[in-house]
Amino acid sequence: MRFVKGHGTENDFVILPDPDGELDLTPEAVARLCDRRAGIGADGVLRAVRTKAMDLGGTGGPGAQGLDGAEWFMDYRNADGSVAEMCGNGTRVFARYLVDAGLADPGEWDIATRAGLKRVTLGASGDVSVDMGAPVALGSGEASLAGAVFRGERVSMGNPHLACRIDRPVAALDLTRAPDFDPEVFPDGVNVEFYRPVGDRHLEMRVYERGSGETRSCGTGTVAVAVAAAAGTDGPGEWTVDVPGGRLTVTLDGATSHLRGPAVLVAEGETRPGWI
Ligand SMILES: N[C@@H](CCC[C@H](N)C(=O)O)C(=O)O
Repeated sequence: MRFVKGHGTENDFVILPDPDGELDLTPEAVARLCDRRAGIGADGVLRAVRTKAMDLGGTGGPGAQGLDGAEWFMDYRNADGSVAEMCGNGTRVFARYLVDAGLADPGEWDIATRAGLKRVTLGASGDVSVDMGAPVALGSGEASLAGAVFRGERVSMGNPHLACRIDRPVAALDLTRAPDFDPEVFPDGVNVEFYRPVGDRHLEMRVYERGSGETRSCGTGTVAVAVAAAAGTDGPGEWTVDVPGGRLTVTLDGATSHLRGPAVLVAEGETRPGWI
C-alpha cells in the first residue's frame, strides 16, 4: 500500500492513493496506520478516490449527492477508524497532494467530501485555502473536563463542534482526557474547542477531536471558534486563530466561510507486505 504523509498546521494525515476505490479500508487498518508507536502515526487518514469510484453506501451514489462535479473524493477517517463528515485541514492537505502528484493543476476546483463539495484555491506551492461553506450556529451547549463545566456554542461545519470560550491561556488546560458531554445533545459525538481572545479578531485555541483526541490543529474547529467569537460583534471579517501547530486564517462573510493556511507533504513510502 503506497502512502504519502502530510500535515496542515501539524494536524497530520496518512494519504492513501486509491483512484479506483479498490482498498478495503477497515477501521482496524486505519487505527494501525495512525498508531504513533506501532504504525506510521497520524490524526487521520485521507483516502484519495475518484468520485465516480466512491461507494457511499445506500445513499444513491456520488451523483445523487451532487458530488460528481468533483473528480476526487476525500474519504476521511479519524485515528480510531471512525468516519467523519468533513476535515478542514485534511481538505487543504488533500488538495496539495493532488497537485503535487500531478492529479490536479494549481488553481480553483472542487473536492467531494461527505459534507458536500468544497472549493479549494492553491498555487504550485504555498498556502491552501478552502471554502468551508456556511457554518450553522445551533445554540449553546456544554461539556465538562475533570469536573469543570464549560459552556459554549454548538456549531455544525458538516461535522459537530462545541466552541467554548475560556478566560485563561489555553495552554493551562489539561486535555489528556476526553471532555464529557450529554449524548442526547450530541448523539454523533462532538469535537470540543477551547478558545480565548488574544487580540482584535485574534484567538488562541486548543481542541479535543472526536475520534482522534487532542490534535495540534483542527480546520473545522477554527471556523467554529471564529463563528462563536464573532457572535455579538459586528460580524463578518477575517479572524486569526493560533493553534499549537501554527496559525490559520478564517474569513466569515455572512454567507460562507474560508479557511487558509499551510499544507505540507513530508514523506512517501510503501507499507510492508502483509502488515495492513
Ligand atoms: N481535524 C479536522 C477534523 C477531523 C474530523 C473530526 N475529528 C470529527 O470527527 O468530526 C479538521 O481539520 O477539520
